[in-house]
Amino acid sequence: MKAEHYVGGVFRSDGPAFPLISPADGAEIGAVPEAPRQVVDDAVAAAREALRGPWGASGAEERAAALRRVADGIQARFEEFAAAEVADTGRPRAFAETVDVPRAIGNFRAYADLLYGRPERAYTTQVPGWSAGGGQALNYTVRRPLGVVAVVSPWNLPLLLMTWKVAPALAAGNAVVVKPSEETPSTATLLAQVIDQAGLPAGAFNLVHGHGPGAAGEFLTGHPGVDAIAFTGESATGSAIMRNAAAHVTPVSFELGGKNPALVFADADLDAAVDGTVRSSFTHSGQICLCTERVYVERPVFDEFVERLGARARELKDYGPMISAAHRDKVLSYYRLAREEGATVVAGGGAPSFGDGRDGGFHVEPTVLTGLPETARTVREEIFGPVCHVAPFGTEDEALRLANDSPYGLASTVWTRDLSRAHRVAPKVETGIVWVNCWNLRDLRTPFGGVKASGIGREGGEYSLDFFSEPVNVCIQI
Ligand SMILES: NC(=O)c1ccc[n+]([C@@H]2O[C@H](COP(=O)([O-])OP(=O)(O)OC[C@H]3O[C@@H](n4cnc5c(N)ncnc54)[C@H](O)[C@@H]3O)[C@@H](O)[C@H]2O)c1
Ligand SMILES: N/C(=C\C=C\C=O)C(=O)O
Repeated sequence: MKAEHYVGGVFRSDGPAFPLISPADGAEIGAVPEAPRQVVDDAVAAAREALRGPWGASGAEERAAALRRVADGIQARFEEFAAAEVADTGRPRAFAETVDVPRAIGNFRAYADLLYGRPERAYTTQVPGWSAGGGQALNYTVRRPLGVVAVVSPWNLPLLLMTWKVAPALAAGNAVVVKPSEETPSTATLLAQVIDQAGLPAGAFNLVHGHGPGAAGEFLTGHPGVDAIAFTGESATGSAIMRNAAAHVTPVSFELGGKNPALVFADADLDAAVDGTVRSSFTHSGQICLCTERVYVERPVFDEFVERLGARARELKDYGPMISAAHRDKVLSYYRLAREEGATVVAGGGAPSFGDGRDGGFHVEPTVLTGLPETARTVREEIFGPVCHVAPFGTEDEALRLANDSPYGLASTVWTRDLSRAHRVAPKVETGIVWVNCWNLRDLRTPFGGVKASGIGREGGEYSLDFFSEPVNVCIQI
């Protein structure tokens, strides 16, 4: 797969190439151009030019039709997108076919639908003027696109998360410059091809490849011509981007890291809670920001839960690799740290030996830990791998205190059959999303995002359109 930049409607490969490595077996599978600053400057300029041309003059209906053409284009090349995502990430094919590509199509369709019939203006009724001058006025509010939006996306759900920002940004009438992760450039390049084929005006969508610090990511997020930044990635990177963008007071929408808790009450359907926690801890080998890394179980069912979760972790066979050797080494360092901090390893705790080509890849074992204090680094720091720590609790209040004692606050799960408890506990969990007796069940119109170090702002439905546009009040003296 040859990754290319896409700037002002032109595919180009400026910049030194760096190798693209397969996480599945460590083989070199492609080359990626490292965009020099000039390419980023050209992309921002092309986006600005698009806003001065037909894209900036487009209406909601026209943009909705354009988004639908993009969705149709991805659908038409479904297998290519799935294969490219599998190649870049090593994930099981089924995940790409049931999550990544369908959600990318869904992201574009969701925002096209949201635009349909959406009032271009919101009106207030005639009110007596409250200003000192008094008088009658008609007020109405219009929404204006922010302008040039920088989208910087991560490697864990490359296509899903990039399109989760691109679709609403374009829907709101912005022009975008995307910088995908250096680890996963392929589906971004395919998306540029689809958008090119869909006939969006040159410069509406631009793509630059490269690294972050001191490279394309930093050039883009510190660019004076960028009007807003939509970023998904590590909390530390969010801080760096915020510092970089501060000089221009650039508004940001941040989807950052997490250390997501699960609360399993004794009255829960334990089969469902075990199944749900296997999914929430080990899907995509724990490389989803919503994954559970802390599990708190009410004491009467703690031993049974730990035993059953450990057994299920040991049974997992066709799990995918970490995205890179560096990330594999990071996760294994936390497995060593857990032992040093006194953990009991119920399952996993190392790297598997398959006896085949996968041994050249970056796999780690699905791991279940217990016995650590809440102060342990293993319990406080995001690992972003197939690992969770399980601890007991006595009362509901203790469960909430444990769940909320974290610098993060992205997502959580609560397992209980008690309806009153579900409605009492869920709003008190300090995360942006609380799933009750389920995990990662998504309605794209709901507010998605984290609190504390897990993010700034919400995306999803109107929340995204609100971030990607400015409300303007027009007040007409009557
Ligand atoms: N909250 C969410 O919705 C969500 C979703 C997915 C991943 N994540 C988080 O993302 C992390 C994993 O993804 P990752 O390793 O790609 O994150 P990362 O922060 O290392 O990189 C994300 C993107 O930012 C770029 N980047 C890195 N440093 C930069 C800088 N200084 N300036 C500008 N750009 C820079 C990278 O090139 C990449 O494109 C985990 O912490 C995970 O929790 C959060
Ligand atoms: N933003 C979303 C998922 C994020 C997953 C994090 O890895 C989504 O489902 O819309």
